[in-house]
Amino acid sequence: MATIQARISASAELTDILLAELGEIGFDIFEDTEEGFFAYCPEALFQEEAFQEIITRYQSIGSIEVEMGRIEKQNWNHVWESNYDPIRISNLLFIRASFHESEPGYQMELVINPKMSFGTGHHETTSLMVEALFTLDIDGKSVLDAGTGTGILAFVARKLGGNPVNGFDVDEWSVENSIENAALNDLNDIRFDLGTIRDQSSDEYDVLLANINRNILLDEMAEYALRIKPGGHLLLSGFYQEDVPLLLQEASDAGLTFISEKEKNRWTCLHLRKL
Ligand SMILES: C[S@@+](CC[C@H](N)C(=O)[O-])C[C@H]1O[C@@H](n2cnc3c(N)ncnc32)[C@H](O)[C@@H]1O
Repeated sequence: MATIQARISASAELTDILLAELGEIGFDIFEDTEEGFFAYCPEALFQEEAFQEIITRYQSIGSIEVEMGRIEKQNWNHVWESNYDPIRISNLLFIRASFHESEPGYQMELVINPKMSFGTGHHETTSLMVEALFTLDIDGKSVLDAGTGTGILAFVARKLGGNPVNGFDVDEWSVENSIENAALNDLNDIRFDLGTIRDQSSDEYDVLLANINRNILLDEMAEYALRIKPGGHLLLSGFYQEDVPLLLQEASDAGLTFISEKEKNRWTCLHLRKL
């Protein structure tokens, strides 16, 4: 599988809007350069129609130049290595690649070589999920990470004492990359599977994590609820604050109760429980 690369030139204002819109349809933004910004998305997840619709919508407001490309897997490692700085999520978590030095002063450190997958903590939704996870007492609790990306949330959960911890993703590279990252962090007892929530067993978990996107969360909410133990927790992200009422309605229909909400740059994280 290859990666779709979009190079986009637009005004600063339109760029901000496009970054957010493309993030919603699965693009992971890596580079902001003088020639415009580069956004990347695994080919298997590329929603061409949605992409074109976003570009056409904003071309009516201002000039947007788009150039599409495709990167083969073997070239990808060079792209991410040149664009990845360590990430700090408050004093909780320091995330680095294997070629960066450690840094003291954090409650936790992870080594993540993202390669093709989303989830280094750069994105607001990942850091919101990490912060929310730190507020839960998950020692000895079972955790399922839906849409695991690099495996980052599964690793945080395991390091906070979650056990067992399982993760899954529809992207085969993500599963491969999560297994590699687990080994880098000596967390080999986490199981990573390919597929969606519908492919998972009917086992119930104490904590379910899902940082995906609005449409998938709406579609899969009832399936998540089925796999959460009574009293268990659901942390959701990957959507904007204006999507919250719709998600809360779906969650309530699935028997889930709202606990709290946190927002960063419009991106939102919801904490729900099955009470
Ligand atoms: C926004 S990323 C989140 C990655 C990581 N969990 C994080 O918090 O940084 C969403 C991930 O969900 C995966 N994904 C998309 N649709 C999915 C689905 N229906 N079921 C499972 N994974 C899915 C994508 O491949 C991607 O790796």
